[in-house]
Amino acid sequence: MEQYLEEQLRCLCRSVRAADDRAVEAAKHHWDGIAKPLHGLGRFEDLLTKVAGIQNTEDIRMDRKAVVVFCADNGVVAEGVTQTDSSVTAVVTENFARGIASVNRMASVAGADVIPVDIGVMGEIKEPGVRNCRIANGTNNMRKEPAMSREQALEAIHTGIRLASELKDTGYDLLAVGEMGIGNTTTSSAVASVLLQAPVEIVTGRGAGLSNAGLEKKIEVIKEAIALHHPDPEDPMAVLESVGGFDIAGMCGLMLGGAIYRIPVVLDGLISLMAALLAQKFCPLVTDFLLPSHMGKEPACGMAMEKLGLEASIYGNLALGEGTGAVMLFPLLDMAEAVYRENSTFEDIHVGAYQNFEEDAAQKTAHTETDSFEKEEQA
Ligand SMILES: O=C(O)c1ccc[n+]([C@@H]2O[C@H](COP(=O)([O-])O)[C@@H](O)[C@H]2O)c1
Ligand SMILES: Cc1cc2nc[nH]c2cc1C
Repeated sequence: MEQYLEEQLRCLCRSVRAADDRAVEAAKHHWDGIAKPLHGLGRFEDLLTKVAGIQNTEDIRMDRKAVVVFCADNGVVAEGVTQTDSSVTAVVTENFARGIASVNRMASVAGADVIPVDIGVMGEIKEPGVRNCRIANGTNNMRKEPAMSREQALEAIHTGIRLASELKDTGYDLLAVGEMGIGNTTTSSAVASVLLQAPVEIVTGRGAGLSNAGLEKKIEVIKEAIALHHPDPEDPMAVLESVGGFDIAGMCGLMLGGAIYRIPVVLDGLISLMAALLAQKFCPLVTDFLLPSHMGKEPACGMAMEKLGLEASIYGNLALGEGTGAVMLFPLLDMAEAVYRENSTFEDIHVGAYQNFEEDAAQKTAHTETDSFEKEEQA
């Protein structure tokens, strides 16, 4: 079974095709014809152009949106790395289905659906609105043993891939990823330390809230887990199995599914960035299908964003999870789309189009950087 799932994953990853260059060029051309300063909407123009490349058309569609919230528990919570205990995961998971969690409030403003998925919660879930895709009742304690088996990791990834396929077929144009899981900033910081090859102290933050002593304990536990398993940073399966979580694996799958079935996936905070780094190891083209939203408060977010070659548009010091930061991007995308679709063009208002001097600007920036580097060298 394990070998079959692994081979199937490899096959699916190989089927991914790059963004459509023709649609990208057509979208850029369309932006440049709109009556406004060239590239005046900055990164928001780039995001919509990226959507064109994913959807293979400059006639982009972002009407139906959903945030898929992967909920799971983490065995490492037994080590005292969090302020609340694991029972909170089940409570908040049920609240997603009841429509009363933070992400529900925000999604309702943005006109998006919330799809809660139990991919490995420990407690009982009674709400029928939660999708039951549970792999196990939480992971093992990574400080003592691998967080999950290889087969479980593969099952969780395939769950995410299948969800992307199903949601694309249902008619969604845009997906966001979210998560809920007490302890998942501990697993994510461990993944960050391994994949970014950075010291645990540098990549570890306070998660949902920790004292100085709590943070020290969290750092120690992560160090011990990494020392126990020594996962190869080039082997995403090994990293997931040893120090990952079912939520991270499911999110990684949804991102891979976005690339396979060509549906854009909006990233959220730390946990989603770790899933994206893993997805990039499985399939380097995946980043063409990911839309960054915000730069989270956790210290590893900036490093991960850089490694992914992505740039955030929202700098809000967010650390809520649930997909809230991703959902925050939705109305901004809608505003950019209104300009893209409905604004008058230079031709409509009988004004000559602006010439594009971006190459000049890029050259100038490069020169200035070289000049200041030379000055520094001389000093
Ligand atoms: O998305 C983030 O960057 C983020 C940063 C800090 C906390 N969280 C949320 O808080 C929970 C994890 O925090 P902790 O301290 O239990 O590891 C989890 O449910 C996440 O959704 C999320
Ligand atoms: C109440 C609560 C809601 C959350 N949402 C994401 N992480 C969370 C952690 C807590 C404790």
